[in-house]
Amino acid sequence: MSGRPILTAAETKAAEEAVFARGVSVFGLMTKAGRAAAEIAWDRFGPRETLVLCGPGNNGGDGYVIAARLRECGVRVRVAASGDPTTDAAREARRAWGGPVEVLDEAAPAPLVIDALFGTGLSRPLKNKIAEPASRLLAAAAYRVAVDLPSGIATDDGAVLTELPPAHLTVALGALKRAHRLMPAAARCGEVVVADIGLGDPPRGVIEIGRPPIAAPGFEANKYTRGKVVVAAGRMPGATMLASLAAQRAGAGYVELLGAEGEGVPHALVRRAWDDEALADKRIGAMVIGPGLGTEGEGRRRLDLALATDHPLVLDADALTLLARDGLDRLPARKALAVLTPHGGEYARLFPDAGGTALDKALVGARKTGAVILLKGVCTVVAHPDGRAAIGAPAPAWLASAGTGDVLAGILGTMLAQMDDPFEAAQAAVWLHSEAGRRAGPLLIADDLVEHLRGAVAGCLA
Ligand SMILES: NC(=O)C1=CN([C@@H]2O[C@H](COP(=O)(O)OP(=O)(O)OC[C@H]3O[C@@H](n4cnc5c(N)ncnc54)[C@H](OP(=O)(O)O)[C@@H]3O)[C@@H](O)[C@H]2O)[C@@H](O)CC1
Ligand SMILES: [K+]
Repeated sequence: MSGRPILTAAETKAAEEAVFARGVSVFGLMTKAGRAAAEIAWDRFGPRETLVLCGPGNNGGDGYVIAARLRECGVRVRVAASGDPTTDAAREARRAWGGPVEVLDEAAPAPLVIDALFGTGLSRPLKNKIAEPASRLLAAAAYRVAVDLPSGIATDDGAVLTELPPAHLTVALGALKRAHRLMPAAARCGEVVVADIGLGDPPRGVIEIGRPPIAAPGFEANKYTRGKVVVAAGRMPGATMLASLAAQRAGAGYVELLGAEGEGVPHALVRRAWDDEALADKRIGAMVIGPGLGTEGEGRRRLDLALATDHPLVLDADALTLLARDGLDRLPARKALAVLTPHGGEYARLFPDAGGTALDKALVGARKTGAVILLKGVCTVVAHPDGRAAIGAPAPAWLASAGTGDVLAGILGTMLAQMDDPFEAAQAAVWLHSEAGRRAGPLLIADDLVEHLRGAVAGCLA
């Protein structure tokens, strides 16, 4: 699985330096970036009257290139600048534009506004003399396109230093930056499209969660080779049922709901009364424990039994509450890695001292526990104790409803049972869950996700 890299400002600069070392000039790269951004904006919004807001640095330089390219395309385009360019490349871009440049706070609005005020070089909040006219012009636009990043946003931690009207489209130049995938900035970017400017092969320390390659079963497959997943039942049958159904529809060959009595639909789900011995089955590929488990007596005992096995574990919901209460020290000693799937509140109870971005938090949690952390959020983060991390694109907001976490836990159980690397398995689960949500659409409930998993998985078959 290889998602797109998500860079810091310093990593971006290093990647650009590597391009310059090959003989490309700053203005050459800026020209490529600006033209690519103009063409993406043109494709999306067509020949609308356009106002380009240009800042003093190379982001502003991109803006002049964009204006010139849109003019070539026959668009009625104006430029307004916060001041004179301060870099050689931006000065060259302004000369190449050659048209009038309005003063920012005197500029009239336009239906399409392109924000090329500040990109990765923003170092502090904007002063009012820039923020006020920028805000007025952006708010009056029907469509807002941000060049590289919406201005006012800190590249590396996704902080909003100055709040401006959010972009509808952000053209990320060369590669995604952290702010495109970290909240609160991610919610200000709108759709994010990466323009290829030939950045080469930037570092892949943090990647975006991409579509997982999933293989159809081979001729030799049997139900166990496709993964046996055990879901621990507890006090809330609905939650464990959702996790079990999701594990089935994600492709596990055998799903056992351990601790559930009786018969029911689907008949393919194996229900079995709780039996401690059942956990000794070597064919178990993964165990899901926590959804609907309960946080007292028997729930705690079942968690203790699960932690004492060598099975890959999904630890979710009530299991996380119990771990927060009883301590995390048993996790690093386990032979197989576990995956913990906290949402923000559960994370805070597990790691009350941790701060920073969701990425920082997931990495700290993974290091402290020796487990993979899947930190749920708008952009879910997956981190491995060895320092690898991946961030999901924003998931459909309709997923914010009861039971969707249980479905994720079930999908993850199957991915863990089928894949060798729990880091890859966690990413696959996040992607499939989000894709099922996208397919289910508005007003989804958790049960709908189960129905849409087949389509989501089918879309990943090689
Ligand atoms: N590097 C390359 O070759 C390529 C880069 N590309 C593009 O360049 C962008 C990065 O360019 P950049 O480094 O020039 O930074 P940028 O975002 O334009 O801002 C820096 C300027 O803003 C100023 N400034 C900062 N904060 C401020 C504030 N609050 N209020 C007022 N001023 C403030 C700061 O001044 P100073 O902090 O020194 O006072 C400086 O003058 C990148 O996002 C991409 O779009 C592409 O063209 C491809 C080639
Ligand atoms: K910008």
